[in-house]
Amino acid sequence: MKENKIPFKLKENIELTITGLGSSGEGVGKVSGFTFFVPGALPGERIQAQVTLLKKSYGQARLLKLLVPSPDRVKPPCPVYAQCGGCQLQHLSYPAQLALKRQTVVDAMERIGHFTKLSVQETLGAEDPWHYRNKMQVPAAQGRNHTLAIGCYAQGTHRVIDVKDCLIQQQANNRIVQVVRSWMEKYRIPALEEDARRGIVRHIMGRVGVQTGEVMAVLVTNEPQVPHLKDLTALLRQEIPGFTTLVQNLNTRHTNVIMGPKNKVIWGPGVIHDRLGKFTFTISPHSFFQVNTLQAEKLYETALQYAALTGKEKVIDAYCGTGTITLFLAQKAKRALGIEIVEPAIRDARQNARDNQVSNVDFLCGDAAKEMPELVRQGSRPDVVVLDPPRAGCEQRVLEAIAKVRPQRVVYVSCNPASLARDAAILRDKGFVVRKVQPVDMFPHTSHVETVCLLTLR
Ligand SMILES: C[S@@+](CC[C@H](N)C(=O)[O-])C[C@H]1O[C@@H](n2cnc3c(N)ncnc32)[C@H](O)[C@@H]1O
Repeated sequence: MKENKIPFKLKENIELTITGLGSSGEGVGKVSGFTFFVPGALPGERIQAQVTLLKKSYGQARLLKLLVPSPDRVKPPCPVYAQCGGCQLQHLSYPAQLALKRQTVVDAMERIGHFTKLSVQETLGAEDPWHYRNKMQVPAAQGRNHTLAIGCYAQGTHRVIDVKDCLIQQQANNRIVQVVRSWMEKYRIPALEEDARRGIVRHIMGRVGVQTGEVMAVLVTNEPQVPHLKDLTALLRQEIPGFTTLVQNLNTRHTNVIMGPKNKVIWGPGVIHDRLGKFTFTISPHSFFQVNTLQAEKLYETALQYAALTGKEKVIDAYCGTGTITLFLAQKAKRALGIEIVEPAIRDARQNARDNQVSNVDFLCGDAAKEMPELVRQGSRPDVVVLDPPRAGCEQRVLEAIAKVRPQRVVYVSCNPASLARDAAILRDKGFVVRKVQPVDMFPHTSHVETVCLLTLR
């Protein structure tokens, strides 16, 4: 048998040039044809690294020394950047992040979809790439020496480290953590001791209506009885402009799922509102809502523009979530149908349509892979299909159904360039042409990129 020998040893020092970034923002480069992933290294850099992991076809290495640093390298402003792992690109300047995200899309379309000479637009970036997240969920833990830590898990562990000011959270969310922390210290309210399953506060959650200024705090607790909640309400109201509501969520299970099923409203209406375009959405502790309100508007506006609706079209919005894109489409379509597999999301979608007095929409709860072929079988002939699937992309049956009905336009909204490239290539083989590709930066300082792609019939 031929031996497949890896020409490196663990702990060996290597020297390499980084040529790209991996899906988690780590630098990628080759030594003698063998691929290494190096966290913290940037494209264009010449580095020294130590081998930490060896697999058959790739390895991992720890950055030891920058021999030639990238001109786009910056000092990450967050003091816990290296431990937290929530951001992956803070060490790259924002303009370079945008260029890199565009290149990620270009590379995937070329490598996986075999698209050449595609014109991919510049990434639509955020005006302010900091303090954008409208939703926060942070763990609280009581350490062995009874010190309180609230912030994030140290990468790859269940140890909570303190984060005083998260640079990508809305400031109101950071203020919630500060207020809850001082309340816990003042009244000696214990956080969870994970091993002993003792304590009260497990997680602190914050949600902000970016366009309305409304703020919600949710205390996820391990016990139903929590003392001094009146004082906490008073403190939150005093310290946080726009503070709207405090909710307690009970989660007594030994699980990684953050919230339990039950909410108890401590003060206020138990919900907040935010706006996308001209629509207002009600957000409860459990509701799904895009975490970057301002960039979500850009994403949806791009999808709407690509749909090029005139008022006569029938539109299907597959994978519609709580129906936000469906409502955007309904503004300019004759009728829009949203399809979504999660029942509570469909309930929210129907409520969102009622609240916004949109009557030309319908919602169907089901698996797009079953519902799309069934709709085709029943004679449905949409003029435009919008797809916004999870990271894995569309099931083959969805793409086949689209090929059968031959809509004039397919607008594909994707959070994963690799599955977009694969699915766009399948649609190309079924007679569609990729016309436009627009990356949108929904999550600055992370390695994620969202893309809107327009395909039309050949
Ligand atoms: C990327 S999200 C898009 C949500 C929505 N378009 C938005 O912008 O808020 C993908 C959605 O697809 C839903 N989903 C996942 N698999 C599905 C399936 N097989 N059929 C229908 N919906 C599905 C998920 O529950 C989720 O709401």
